[in-house]
Amino acid sequence: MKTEITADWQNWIIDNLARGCAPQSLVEVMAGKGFDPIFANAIVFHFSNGSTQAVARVPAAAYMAERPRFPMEGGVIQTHDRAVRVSARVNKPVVAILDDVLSIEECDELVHLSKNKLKRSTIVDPQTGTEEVIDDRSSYGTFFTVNENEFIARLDRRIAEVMHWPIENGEGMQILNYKIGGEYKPHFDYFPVADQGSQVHLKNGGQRVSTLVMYLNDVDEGGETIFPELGLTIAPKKGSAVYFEYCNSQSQTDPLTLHGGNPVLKGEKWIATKWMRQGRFG
Ligand SMILES: O=C(O)CCC(=O)C(=O)O
Ligand SMILES: [Fe+2]
Repeated sequence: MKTEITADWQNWIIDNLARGCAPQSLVEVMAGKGFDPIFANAIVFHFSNGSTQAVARVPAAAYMAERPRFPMEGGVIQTHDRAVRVSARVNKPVVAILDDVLSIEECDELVHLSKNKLKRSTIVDPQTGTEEVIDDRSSYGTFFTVNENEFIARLDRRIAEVMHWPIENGEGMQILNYKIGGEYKPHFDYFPVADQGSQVHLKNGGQRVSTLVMYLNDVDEGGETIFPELGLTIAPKKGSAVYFEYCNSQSQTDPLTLHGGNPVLKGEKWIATKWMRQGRFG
């Protein structure tokens, strides 16, 4: 039984107490996660004890960058059916802007295939792990299962080659459509381990390790992808994409990959997102 606590767990306690959760309920969750109940009780009450002041969050262990999965030199990634061009890179965290990932026709086909099956997008509730509609993510979406048909299979294969990660580790490609005002507030794509709701997602394929956001149209105004910690802004360009990675071999996740989608000001925005997992997904 665990009698030591990581920074992530300390922050989980602090955040949940601040949210008004009963200390006893936190102790029960921790006991269920293998903590010694007496230890859990002591630590939770240590943070809750009469203090009305906000408790400072603890800095989590620094992310240890490892050798990137993505090639950090060369201007072209030759996939089985298409040459993808690398137009810009950031080293830490690894971010790459890519051109010609999809042809104009492929972008149009993805939009066409998705149009009739769009649903309001959801996010994972950090406590329960269930999918919830929230205002932070005002977009409409749908997805294709991996290798759903010949067209999708060809793209899935190409995307895996670009991301330098096995096709079996990918989640099904997700399509999002933002209308005017639609945005995705800054977030992490990985599942924070200290969130209750992450556990159910981590069971299938493990942590997310990397993301490819592909732009399916040119947005008239707004809709940029932003990385607030990096001061990086990427304007959508039809057929182009942004790649980034954020999980190392120790399952540490990199908070510098905080990112979001700016509100669409004019026109609409269509993207296809591929998330890769540590292991086989599905
Ligand atoms: O809309 C964007 O530019 C970002 C999308 C995104 O962050 C995601 O799909 O996870
Ligand atoms: Fe994201």
